[in-house]
Amino acid sequence: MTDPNHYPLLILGSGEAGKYLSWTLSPHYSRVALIESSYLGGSCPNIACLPSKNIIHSASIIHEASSSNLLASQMKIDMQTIRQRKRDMVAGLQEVHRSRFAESKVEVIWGRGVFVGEKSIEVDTAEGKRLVTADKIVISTGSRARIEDIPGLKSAKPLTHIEIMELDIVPEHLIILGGGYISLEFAQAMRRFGARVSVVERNEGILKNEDGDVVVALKGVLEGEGVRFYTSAVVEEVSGIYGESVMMKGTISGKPFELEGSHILCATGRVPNTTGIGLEEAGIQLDPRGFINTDERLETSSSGVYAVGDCAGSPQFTHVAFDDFRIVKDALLGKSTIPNRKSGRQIPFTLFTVPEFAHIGLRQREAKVQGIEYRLAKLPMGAFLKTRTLGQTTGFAKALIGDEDEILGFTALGVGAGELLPVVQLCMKMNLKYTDIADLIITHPTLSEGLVYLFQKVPAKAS
Ligand SMILES: Cc1cc2nc3c(=O)[nH]c(=O)nc-3n(C[C@H](O)[C@H](O)[C@H](O)COP(=O)(O)OP(=O)(O)OC[C@H]3O[C@@H](n4cnc5c(N)ncnc54)[C@H](O)[C@@H]3O)c2cc1C
Ligand SMILES: NC(=O)c1ccc[n+]([C@@H]2O[C@H](COP(=O)([O-])OP(=O)(O)OC[C@H]3O[C@@H](n4cnc5c(N)ncnc54)[C@H](O)[C@@H]3O)[C@@H](O)[C@H]2O)c1
Repeated sequence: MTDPNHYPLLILGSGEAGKYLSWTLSPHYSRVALIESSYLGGSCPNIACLPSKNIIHSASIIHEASSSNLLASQMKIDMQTIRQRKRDMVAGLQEVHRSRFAESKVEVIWGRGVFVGEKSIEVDTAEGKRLVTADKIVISTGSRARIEDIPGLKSAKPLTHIEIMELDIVPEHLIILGGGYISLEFAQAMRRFGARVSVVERNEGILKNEDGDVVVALKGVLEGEGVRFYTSAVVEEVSGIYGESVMMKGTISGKPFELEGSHILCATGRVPNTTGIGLEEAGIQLDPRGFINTDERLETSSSGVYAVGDCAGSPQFTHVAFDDFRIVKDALLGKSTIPNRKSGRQIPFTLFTVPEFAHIGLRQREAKVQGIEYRLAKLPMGAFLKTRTLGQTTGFAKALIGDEDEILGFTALGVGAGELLPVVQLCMKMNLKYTDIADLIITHPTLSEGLVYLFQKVPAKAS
């Protein structure tokens, strides 16, 4: 008799890699179960990437219309309709996920799962506690917003990315703690809806890993739209409560500062969902920052238990979690010669401000630190002729070229910049030369066509 509480494969958390593993491996295992506490399909479709881009798009429509001089009178912003548009999209995505789970015959167990021993998890379901065991387990529990331990911050009830997307009003003055990805995307959108927006960042500048030319240009665009930046800031105390009045006190470059606003958004990074879920009991080791330790194939210190996505310390992007799925799928299908592994993979990303900022490979600042020689091609976005038709010529693209004419790195700050990455990525992955792109016939006028002009600008090798 089969034990109904034992599964050949069990997935904890339905994030990007977890859900794809369950759907894809279901035909290969006699039974697969997936435990999920709140968001079927994980953060991306419910509370992170896709809903935030939906809101950003609404903000862009408003910005385009109001800055085009095509409107006879001023628009009234209706945040309830903007939120409903986002909710409708999320509801549609949830339906897609429900159908996909039903079709795949994966058993979804609703409730929070906690390891109570090696390969055994207790789930707190609506019907009571249920103990399930498995031969193989994949942990895909993701991460959550970090709320800094600043006196008064927690009691001021700050917003995270979840609550800000549920607002039905435009905040009068939104103070954003942190100047990274989440901050900049929401700063611009909320400013475009009409909020006063102040970004408070502890580092000297925003986006600390990026090249100076990108940071200066992007900050300039956001400042031009009215976003205010307070960098080198140490926040010492917060008082008040959100929605009414909040006060932030601290120092900027050592001098006292005070900022009063109506709402605070915490965008100060993520903490992995790895505490309080019994990982120690299951022999699963964490690194000093709390992420699950894994080997190249994402297997944890407990044999047969894998970890994927944000909780495993993979770069925090949905597309990387998807690649984690590919790695673990191959491992679980017993493919012994696996080209896929977690180190040395391409990690492209796009920041969805307007203009977008997209990057892959080596940065100029990294090349300098590592003493890597390169030739630089750089072109203003206005030379990508399609941007002229859109009236969005802000930004630039640049490429770092190595000795063998290989592309070492590529950056674009401009309209649709994220869509330029794949052509360059493929060229890098296949070890092609930059001339392979420069010699392509690319449709005119598309944004990608600008890549031809960019790579034609690569300086000749020094003789
Ligand atoms: C506002 C925002 C915007 C973003 N935008 C982008 C973007 O544009 N592009 C991009 O690539 N990345 C973006 N990211 C990052 C991206 O969302 C994450 O890297 C990605 O969602 C991580 O996926 P995951 O599978 O690791 O975890 P998640 O998608 O968070 O999935 C984890 C799941 O596990 C469940 N869970 C957790 N603990 C338990 C438990 N004990 N028992 C049962 N279930 C549990 C959770 O409910 C959740 O459903 C954004 C993130 C945020 C916050
Ligand atoms: N477009 C995208 O792909 C996208 C969009 C949003 C989020 N994400 C992912 O989600 C991750 C998390 O985003 P995030 O913006 O929360 O983190 P982040 O790491 O991008 O930025 C956090 C910022 O907060 C600052 N900070 C931390 N503590 C502070 C304090 N006490 N006072 C002032 N500043 C402080 C940090 O210096 C940093 O600049 C990102 O790293 C990214 O991987 C991706």
